Amino acid sequence: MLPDLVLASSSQIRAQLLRSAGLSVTIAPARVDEEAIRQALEQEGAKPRDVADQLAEAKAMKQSARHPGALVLGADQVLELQGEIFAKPESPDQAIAHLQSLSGRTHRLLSALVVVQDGRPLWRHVAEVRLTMHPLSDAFIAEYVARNWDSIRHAVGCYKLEEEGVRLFSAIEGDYFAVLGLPLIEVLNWLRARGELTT
Ligand SMILES: Nc1nc2c(ncn2[C@H]2C[C@H](O)[C@@H](COP(=O)(O)OP(=O)(O)OP(=O)(O)O)O2)c(=O)[nH]1
Repeated sequence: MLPDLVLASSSQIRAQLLRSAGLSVTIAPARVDEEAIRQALEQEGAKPRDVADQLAEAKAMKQSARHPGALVLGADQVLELQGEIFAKPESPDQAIAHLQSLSGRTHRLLSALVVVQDGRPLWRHVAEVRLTMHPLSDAFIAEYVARNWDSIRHAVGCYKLEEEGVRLFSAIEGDYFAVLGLPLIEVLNWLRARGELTT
């Protein structure tokens, strides 16, 4: 019997990855004030990976209270460039500015997962991926954003690796699934180790 997972996320790709792996997933987005949590953590000097981990835990905790007994998966992805954390773009112009900053440089994506059951964190993982972007012309960036805005607006890095975004990169060091937003192999390994999954 596959476990009933509660995914405390509004991310379509996270639900898709888990369901494509054959898991039954209940979607329960956790509305936490990410900006307030992020700012408080950054003021305490938290590293980007701790910000991602704490946000993932906050989302899982919130939905765990509403789903007694369930395994609740919280996730968060943080983009870091030279110490600066980028949030998701709120407009095409902001996406253009983000990509101009990322162009020709290596940034990190930190994808955090936390599993909580009855208010108790059971497992956590933060995957780190280093992505090196080609130098992009302003003209290309403008055309790319115009073509892809409806899709990339939901992606923290203003790209989707499984779509045209893959063209932006000269090198990616780390796990493909972690770029999409969910370190899938690691969470499947954990579920298997718990006897929740058989192979
Ligand atoms: N399909 C796709 N999505 C991506 C890619 N890179 C990043 N993302 C998405 C995954 C997440 O949905 C989003 C990262 O933002 P967050 O971690 O804040 O999650 P989101 O706000 O989507 O949902 P949540 O806060 O969990 O309710 O960016 C990619 O290459 N492909």
